Amino acid sequence: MLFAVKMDVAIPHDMDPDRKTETLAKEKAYSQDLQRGGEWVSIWRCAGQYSNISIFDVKDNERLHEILWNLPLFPFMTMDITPLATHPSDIRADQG
Ligand SMILES: O=C(O)CC1=CCC(=O)O1
Repeated sequence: MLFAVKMDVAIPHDMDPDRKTETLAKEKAYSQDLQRGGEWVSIWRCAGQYSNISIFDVKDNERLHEILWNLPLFPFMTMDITPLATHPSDIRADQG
């Protein structure tokens, strides 16, 4: 199942700098592990915003929830989640 997730990040300005550095490093490692595993298909920075749009390919809603809930930055994010369906004009969908 494919999902587009927009993550808006709002880290408190008074967060301890060492905690912030550690949390960002954990976030990167967590994301990159899931990218290598194929469930986190892509991640894009939204230009001019502390936000990303990511594509996930997961087996069900529970797995998506588990991934998002365990993001180190989860307490500092708001998310907008869109389930994706094949578009009838997608040239890749015509093949095969
Ligand atoms: O968009 C961000 O910076 C938050 C984030 C999610 C995964 C990651 O590595 O950073």
